[in-house]
Amino acid sequence: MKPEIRHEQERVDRVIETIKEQIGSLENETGRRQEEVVEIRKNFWDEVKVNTDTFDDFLETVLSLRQQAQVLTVSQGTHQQAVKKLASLRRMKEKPYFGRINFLEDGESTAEKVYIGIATLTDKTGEDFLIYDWRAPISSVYYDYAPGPAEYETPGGLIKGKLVKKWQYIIKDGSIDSMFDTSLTIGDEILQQVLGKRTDNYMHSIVATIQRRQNQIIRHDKGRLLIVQGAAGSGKTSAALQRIAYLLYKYRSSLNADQIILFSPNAMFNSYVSNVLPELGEENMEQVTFQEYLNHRLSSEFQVEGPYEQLEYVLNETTAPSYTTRTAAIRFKASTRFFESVKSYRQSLEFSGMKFKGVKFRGESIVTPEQVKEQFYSYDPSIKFYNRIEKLTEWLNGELDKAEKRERKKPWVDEKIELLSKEDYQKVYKHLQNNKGTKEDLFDDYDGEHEALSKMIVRKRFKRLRNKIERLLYVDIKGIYHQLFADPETIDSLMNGSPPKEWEDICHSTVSMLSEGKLFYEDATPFLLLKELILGFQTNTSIKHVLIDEAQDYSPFQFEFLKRLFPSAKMTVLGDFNQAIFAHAREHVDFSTLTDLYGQEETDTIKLTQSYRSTRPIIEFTRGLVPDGYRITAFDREGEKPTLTKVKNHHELHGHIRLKVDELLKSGYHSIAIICKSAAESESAFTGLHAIRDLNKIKAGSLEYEQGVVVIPSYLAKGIEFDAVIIYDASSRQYGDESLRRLFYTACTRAMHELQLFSVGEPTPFIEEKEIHLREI
Ligand SMILES: Nc1ncnc2c1ncn2[C@@H]1O[C@H](COP(=O)(O)OP(=O)(O)OP(=O)(O)O)[C@@H](O)[C@H]1O
Repeated sequence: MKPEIRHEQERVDRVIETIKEQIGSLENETGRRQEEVVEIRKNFWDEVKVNTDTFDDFLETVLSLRQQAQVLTVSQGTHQQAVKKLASLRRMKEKPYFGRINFLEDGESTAEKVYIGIATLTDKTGEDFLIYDWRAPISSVYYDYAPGPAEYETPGGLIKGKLVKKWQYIIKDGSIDSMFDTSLTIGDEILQQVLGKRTDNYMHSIVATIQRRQNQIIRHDKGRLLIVQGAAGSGKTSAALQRIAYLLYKYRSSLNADQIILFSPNAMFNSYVSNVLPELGEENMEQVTFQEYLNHRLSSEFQVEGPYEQLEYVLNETTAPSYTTRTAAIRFKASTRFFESVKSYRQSLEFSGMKFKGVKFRGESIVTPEQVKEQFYSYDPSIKFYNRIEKLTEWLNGELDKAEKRERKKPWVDEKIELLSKEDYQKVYKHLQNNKGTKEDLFDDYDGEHEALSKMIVRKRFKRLRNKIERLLYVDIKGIYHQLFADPETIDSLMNGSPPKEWEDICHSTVSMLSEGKLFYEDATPFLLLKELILGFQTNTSIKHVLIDEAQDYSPFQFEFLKRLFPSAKMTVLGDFNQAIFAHAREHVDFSTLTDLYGQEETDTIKLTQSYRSTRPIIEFTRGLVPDGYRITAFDREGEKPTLTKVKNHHELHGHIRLKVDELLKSGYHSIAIICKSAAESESAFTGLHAIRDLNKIKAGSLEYEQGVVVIPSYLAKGIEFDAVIIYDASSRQYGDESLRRLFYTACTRAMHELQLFSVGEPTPFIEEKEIHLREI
């Protein structure tokens, strides 16, 4: 062993010793704390005197309860802290750090050696830093600079100096496997090693090898909106997750994981990324899909189509008579122009066009829809829209009061009173007693008793109506949305220019879906936005950061919506328009319209053009598939050129794919994806390839990211990666239409080490033959 390595190994040994000591004492502490918490829980009620005889006793009980709860919270908090620290230390025991810089601060005579790992470690005294957390201010020098002048930001101001040396370490089971002086080595050795590895089930943290641009995303901390536009495999998702870890560290006293939300493409993706934050010693953030949110808000009113159902239609029903209308509708309903039209429509409702439901009781009308409407438009138009709705609700409640009084005198109430059982009677009596706060006899004469009972009975029956009115269900939102399409000419006054030429047919199909109680996916967000523009927005102010991955799939409606839903949050939007696979997003090339969301001042954009996922030959091939692909640079990792195998029929295709899978498994690849265009193609591929052992089929509802050999529709593979990818049928029959270019690109860019394409007959025209190895069977 070289003396230099020996010297470093001795340091690693010492640090591991310290870690072990700290683990030992923390284990004791957590054990003690655990017992303490259990003890407090067990004796919780012994410490609380429950007495509610008098008001003072009651107050005392509440106070002692609160005090006891506080003791428990503090104890639990300390315990959780210790458990978290312990978990980090255990993780660091085998691999305490991954980097070191020697930083000479201006004005100092010796350089400080700063070792960097996943968490801070100090010696016993707490004064000597043995390891710095990768998120500490000084650690940014490691990611941002090569040896030479360097600086970093601290809460106290900018620190300038010189990065004298920078080292990378690979430590395994406590031994230094290799170490590199980055001023001497060319290229990034460790990144080479990391990227060359085979995948396992989950995505991993990249803290040891974060690149400068990615570091800018991770530590970005100004403005309301950060837009990240990055090529496939450039580390957008990775940067997003390390950014969350960074925010949780920087704002640890004021920010919790449950105040951060990540919008992701599907549930399987959630499982794929679920390990990154725990690996870094942090809790996972909240994760949702936009569809889950839509379902949560709309499923009680409609049967809402999902995004993948919509996509399946677009991919498979190309010969359906309604195809052109539907695809035009999908594009238009997600456009900024339609968004503006919906906003104008809402404004026009200030003066006319609102629709309401009438209120009926026992089949008789209390107010008719026309009366409600007349009342609404009788308010001064200068009163704000929401306030008019509030006034209307008050008015309706007043009408209900009057109706209640009338009902009390009706024969059905007498009948109810006569049929009251003894128990019901007692219940009513008790209730009245509680309300009056008296113990004296309430029913001392017949009239009094009858009046009280009828009041109670009618009120109870009106409760449901009042509840509906409070929830503004009397505003006929479905009717208002329907009205926008009922007459195809309505839109003309609401927008600049004219609607798509298919507009009349779009109107017909929208109306017929609505009448069946169904909502196309493309209608779901416009409907919800209109609803909120009329009734007021539901907001969630506790969320402080919203991150949107695969953001190219979101429409301007969805962004506007998320902005309003999370008014206190900063937003990070990450996407790649070359992977815009939904029909509505195919025309966009960048996020420029997003700047309007919070304004130029509050918006920053970072672009990532270096791709890390795939080998150089794969990237050279995939970047040729998209128009601006020349901007994408490959990371220097060698591998085989992608292969295109042309076969004559499906029988041959299945035979060749089976052989290829065997070969790939023998080469040691763990995850192999046979990517199909759609779920429909996946079904038939799965049947045709049943001879492959343990073959898994991934469907839209799949929750787990499966290892092994999988058959998967292209759109579900988005965001995920595999050791080897087989494109099931890259023929011109499957990928002949220009609109499928981005889908094809997305599928091919999932490959890390090997990409194999098969084609039944002529291959897709997207392929440029010079970048691929061609085999004709
Ligand atoms: N700095 C890095 N160090 C190590 N690995 C990295 C780095 N950046 C990216 N990677 C790896 O590259 C792969 C692609 O990263 P990621 O999935 O974050 O990219 P992406 O931009 O979200 O891709 P896509 O848009 O195609 O889904 C992952 O395996 C990730 O671990």
